[in-house]
Amino acid sequence: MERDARPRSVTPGRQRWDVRLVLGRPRTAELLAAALCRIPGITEARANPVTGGLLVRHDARVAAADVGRTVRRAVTVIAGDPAGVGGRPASARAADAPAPRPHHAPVVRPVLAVGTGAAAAVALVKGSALTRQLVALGGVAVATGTVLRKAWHGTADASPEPGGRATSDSAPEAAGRGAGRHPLLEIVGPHRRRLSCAAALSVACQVSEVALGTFLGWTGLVLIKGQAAPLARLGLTTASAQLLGLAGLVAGACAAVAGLSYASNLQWRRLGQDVEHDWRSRTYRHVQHLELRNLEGERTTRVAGALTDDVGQLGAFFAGPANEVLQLGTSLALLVPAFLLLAPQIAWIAFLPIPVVAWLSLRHQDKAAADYAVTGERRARLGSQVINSLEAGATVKSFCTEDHEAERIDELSEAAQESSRRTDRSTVRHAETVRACTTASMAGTLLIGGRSVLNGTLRFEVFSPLIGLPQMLLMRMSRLGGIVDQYQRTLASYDRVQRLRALPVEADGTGGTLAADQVRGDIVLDRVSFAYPGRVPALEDLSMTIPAGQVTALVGATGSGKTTIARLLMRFQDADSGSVLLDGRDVRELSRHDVRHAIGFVAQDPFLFDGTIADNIRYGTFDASDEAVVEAARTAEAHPFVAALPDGYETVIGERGAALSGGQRQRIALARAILKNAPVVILDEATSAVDNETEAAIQRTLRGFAADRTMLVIAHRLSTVRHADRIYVMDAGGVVAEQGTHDELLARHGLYASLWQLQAGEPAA
Ligand SMILES: Nc1ncnc2c1ncn2[C@@H]1O[C@H](COP(=O)(O)OP(=O)(O)OP(=O)(O)O)[C@@H](O)[C@H]1O
Repeated sequence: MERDARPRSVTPGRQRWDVRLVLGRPRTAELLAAALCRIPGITEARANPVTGGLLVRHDARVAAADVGRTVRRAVTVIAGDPAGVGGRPASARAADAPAPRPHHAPVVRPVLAVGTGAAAAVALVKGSALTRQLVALGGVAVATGTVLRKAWHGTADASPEPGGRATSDSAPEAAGRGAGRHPLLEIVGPHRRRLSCAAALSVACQVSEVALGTFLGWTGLVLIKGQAAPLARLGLTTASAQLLGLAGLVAGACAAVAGLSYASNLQWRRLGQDVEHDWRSRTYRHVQHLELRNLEGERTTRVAGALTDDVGQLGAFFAGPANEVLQLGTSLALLVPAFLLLAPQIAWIAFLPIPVVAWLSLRHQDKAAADYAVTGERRARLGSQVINSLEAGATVKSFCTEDHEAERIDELSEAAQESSRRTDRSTVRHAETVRACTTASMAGTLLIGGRSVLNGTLRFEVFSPLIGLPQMLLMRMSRLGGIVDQYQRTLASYDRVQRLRALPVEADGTGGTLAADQVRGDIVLDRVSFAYPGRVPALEDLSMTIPAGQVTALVGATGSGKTTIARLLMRFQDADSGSVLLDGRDVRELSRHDVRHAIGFVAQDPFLFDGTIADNIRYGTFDASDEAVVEAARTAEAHPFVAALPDGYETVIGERGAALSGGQRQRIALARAILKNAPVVILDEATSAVDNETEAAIQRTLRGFAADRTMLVIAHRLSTVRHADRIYVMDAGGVVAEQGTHDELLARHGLYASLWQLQAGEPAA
């Protein structure tokens, strides 16, 4: 199996593999990724069916070598038994150690098959005509069963295990659901009433369609034979009376089909929307309470994907394919008994195309899925290149590379076009093959049924209305592959959403509450150590005090842990050892919300929302008056530039405040923190992008604001912090190199003094 999975690169916490098994097989790729994601310690697994690449991220709980072994084992299990016939989905078994081999009954099945085959052969040779036809029908049924069973096993692979890891982690709400229930019922959740209503309407619609087909068959009968017996029994004895009656029946059936189809489609679509909305709001609520590490960096894209694409898929299944499954099931439930009861001699030929069409449809879907994956990948590459090129407009123009960019887009567009053409060819071919099969079956039914009518074994009155009905079934059967595909996608999406909902939410403290207006603002870090997952420690045995009512500054080397200290204070992260105390109380024991209410924080890269300037300053202090907003803006030196804008505070600033300069954005963020009026304020490079003059003005106004609160100022520009009561100079590895006031530090002629000399151009005194 070594040749099927080869490591490409292994770095701490991340491995890339080449897995031939997934090349051109999107389902296998999903299966492998799902299997690996179930393993504790593996935080992400993505397999690409186009490149055959596998990306695995893991945390410190698993060693790199163990991840390697797990990847190989998962590939072996999935390669050995992709259908998961061992009872449990292969994805689940691949996650076990060691994966058990599926247990078959090795002798019973072949013996049964040979026995049944022999009996069928005897019946075909020696039996009556009817026996032969029934045996043929049995063959059709077995073939249909085999194809459907294969489709079912395919779907079982994608099915998340009830009560599996996806639902058993720490999120109590998620863990409580799903014990033993089918995922589709889980997805429908509280909307079962609408599901029942939609299902009832679909069944009624199918019954009406079959009735309509029957009435049309009777019409033919009246025209050919002069009368249809069932109508005669209803008292319509003459041909013209029967035609009139049939006109009424056909019109009624048409109206019923149209009305019921409209109502059922509407109900299914509403169900889809309800499901989507419900899952999105519940999941988003959960996501908002996740630990910050799960919402940062690359993870944001995946979380957003789950909240849009995956949740959309859950709804889309009910808006479309669920209805199709029900229609298919109802057609089968009506037509098979009808043929068996009324015309068993032609049932086998009428239904012969069913396994063929089902098999063709599944095969087409398998092939199309690989093609769609390639097309999707190429289109995504094209899309991202278009955005990149447009965003890089100034760079492109400055290097005069417009033609180079256009050529790149041309190449990618051609590649996308080429794979789309392949997909289109196979889709059209499939549609035509299905059409040929249904036409052939119609011809076969006419010939064999007609012969039975001629030799008197089947009455024309019975045969005529049945002729057209199987076509309806076959057309639905041709969608089987698409339905199975949608079902698999839905289960995979459900699995991903459940995994997201099982991520731990932020644990709250146990030591009681903290009222923001009673906080003095005394902060102590006592022998604090902290490392981001898979990284060397950012802080090591760090102790410092940030006294209440004073301005404390953190300066020093980039990556020395300054922002990390702020994050520990905000409880975005908790210390691995040691403690962070606020007014003598360990912040881990306090409610996160209480701690955050007590701290005004301006991050290094503050986020502004798409909206007006006033909305952004008011964010978090929603009931602040207009006067308070303006006052905060004045303190942050934002008022002069805001007042100069044509729409003033009502100016819309676009996504992430794109319509403002960096320095303007920082001043809006500063005003927002000032308006919060918290007893502790942390400014992390809050004025790094403003000019020296404006910064000096901000410092003057901030002095009054800082008078009765604790300020922690993080800055690279030493002029920002020279008036601080105490300055900590941080060095690589999260340790304090020096501390003191500006003058004390200059007098030491150490790290700070040399930094000052570099920045100010003045030698230390
Ligand atoms: N989210 C994160 N995940 C992993 N490592 C991180 C993360 N954030 C910071 N680090 C690492 O932790 C160390 C300390 O980072 P931190 O942001 O606290 O430094 P800093 O002193 O604020 O740097 P700068 O002055 O450049 O802002 C760095 O080595 C950084 O790479």
